[in-house]
Amino acid sequence: MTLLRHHLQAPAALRNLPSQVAAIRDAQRAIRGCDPQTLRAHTSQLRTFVQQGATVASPKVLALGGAIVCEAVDQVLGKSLYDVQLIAGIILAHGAVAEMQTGEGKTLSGVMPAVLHALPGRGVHVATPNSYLAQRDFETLQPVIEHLGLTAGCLGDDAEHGERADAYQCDITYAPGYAFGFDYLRDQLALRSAAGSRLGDQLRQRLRGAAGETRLLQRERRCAILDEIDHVLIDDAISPLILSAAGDREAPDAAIHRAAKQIAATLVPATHFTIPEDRGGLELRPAGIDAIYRESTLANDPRLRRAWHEYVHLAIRATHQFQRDVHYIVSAGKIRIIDTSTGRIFDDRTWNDGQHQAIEAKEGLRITSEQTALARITRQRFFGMYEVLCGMTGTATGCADELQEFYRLSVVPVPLRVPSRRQTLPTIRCRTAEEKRQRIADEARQCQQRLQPVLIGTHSIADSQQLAERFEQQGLRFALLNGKQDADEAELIAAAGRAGAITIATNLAGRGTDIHLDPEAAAAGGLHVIVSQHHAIDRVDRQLVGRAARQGDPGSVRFYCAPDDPIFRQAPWIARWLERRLAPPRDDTPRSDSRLAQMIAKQQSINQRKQACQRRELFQRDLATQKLIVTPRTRNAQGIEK
Ligand SMILES: Nc1ncnc2c1ncn2[C@@H]1O[C@H](COP(=O)(O)OP(=O)(O)OP(=O)(O)O)[C@@H](O)[C@H]1O
Repeated sequence: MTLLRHHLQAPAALRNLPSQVAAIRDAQRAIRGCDPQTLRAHTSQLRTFVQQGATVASPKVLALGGAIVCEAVDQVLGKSLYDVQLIAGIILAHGAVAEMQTGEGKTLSGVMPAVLHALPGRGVHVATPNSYLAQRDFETLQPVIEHLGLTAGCLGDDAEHGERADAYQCDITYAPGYAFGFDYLRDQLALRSAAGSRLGDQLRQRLRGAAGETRLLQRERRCAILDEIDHVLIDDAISPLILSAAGDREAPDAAIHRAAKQIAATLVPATHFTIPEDRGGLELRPAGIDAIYRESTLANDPRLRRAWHEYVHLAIRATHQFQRDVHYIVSAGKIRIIDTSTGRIFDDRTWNDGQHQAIEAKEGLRITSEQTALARITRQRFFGMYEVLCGMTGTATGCADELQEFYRLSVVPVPLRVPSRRQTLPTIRCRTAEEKRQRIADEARQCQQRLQPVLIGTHSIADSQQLAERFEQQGLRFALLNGKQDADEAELIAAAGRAGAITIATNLAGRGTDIHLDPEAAAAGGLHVIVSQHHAIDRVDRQLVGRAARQGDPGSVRFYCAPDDPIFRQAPWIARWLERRLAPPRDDTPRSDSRLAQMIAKQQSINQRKQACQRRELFQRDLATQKLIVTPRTRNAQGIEK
């Protein structure tokens, strides 16, 4: 496996973090209150020094670089960076991963390493899990970066080629992680078509040049700073990035998808096909194949793009393995994919190999033609190309080995600034999802009555809607945040910390969401987080829990569980164990959750390992082929196309 990245992390350098913080504080004292011109002169001086060969994490650069950033943050935002934020910044400057607990201030911690890594003048890419966070961080930090005489840009989802290229010319560019990967693929395609054209070298030269409309988007991959690094490099890395040609016409094989849907509806699970608990792996049985060919005259239809029974296979998967409002939503006559780990909607992405069309047929929508994959790369290979890779997360535990194995990244924990005041209340076990909804409504009402804000995290949009219906029936005042609502996400989040607020949310309100408490809400106990069901991966649960009791605030959390929770589908023994304990005569005395918690943690770690294996396989296949441009179309197991 060949990764181009240099490995800056030097364990020795990371051992004396407090003295490096002290050096920054000393240097800041010497420049405190200086005017912006002086700050900019220091930036230029450091830039020259680094361009002459000093490393970004050398003591002198780190001390003065850290000091000018602290001073700029102070002058522009009126905030003084905490020691723990400087520690995180130093870890990133050394090219490692800082594990900083949720709410400890990662956004501001990221500005110092971004400025330091920008000094060589070769660009820094700051990757966030989604465009909302990229825009938010860019807006917060751009004034600080400009105060230091550097430039910052942000790649909006709808930005045109020229705007994107301009953003890449900045010293620091903010974007969701996938955007950097897709732009890299776009550049590779542009280079490939230039190479194939008569103009050859001349055109390629132009693409590489700074001027002209057809210029390349990216300069080079010098440094990537990944906020929520486990999300960008682990959770998202389960599928490759696939750049596709748009295909919005009606599919030539639309009628075949519709016929396949009708046949699929006549087939019986277990007799005609097998369905495993996890997605994928659905298989037709011999009786199923017989029935498919017996019932139809389509086997030799000239419009077929694949064997006739494969269409029926896609239709069965569409019915049994893709749930509306869990895996996708239907809006404006289109299927839009939901990212199940963040609850966000992936715009402009489609499932590949006919699956998207089978789902369109299932929903009775217009069936679009399949998109043609043009180029693809795994995130593992893409981010492995950066010379310097570093990042932050509150949830590195559970994936530190994978970060080391794939990216050779060390994880360094950052201590808490102030001890956490988060109270974990005993888990409430319910017999059914229905009972759970009622008990959650009761608890939310009690919180509202005592003016404590409450955030209820749900697994899917469908769950959030069912809960919302129950709350409505009971006359509770609440807000719903699930990616389907019209109200602005930022506004809903701003309101979620007000006294007596109830917010029902999918994982949208997980990573990066900063809920501010008003004084009355803080006095009532701070934000109370209800985790309505455990997620398959425990890092997602920990991110939701991390919305409460941030920065020393008060706050509490409670988990709910029931035997019919999705996580127990792969672990029916835990559901049975729970059922036995819930059987009458029922005893509702709150008790230690340790046995249940252990079983759930074990299942979550099994899930994590399974996904790690899938990622490893994907990466190895990608490294083996080393192919970027797809000609002709290639297939992949679960890729989502963009
Ligand atoms: N030095 C500081 N001085 C004052 N307030 C700060 C400082 N650093 C961070 N904050 C505030 O702390 C809150 C949490 O910061 P932030 O959202 O960056 O945390 P986080 O670690 O990224 O959280 P998460 O892990 O949930 O993404 C924000 O409201 C931010 O403005």
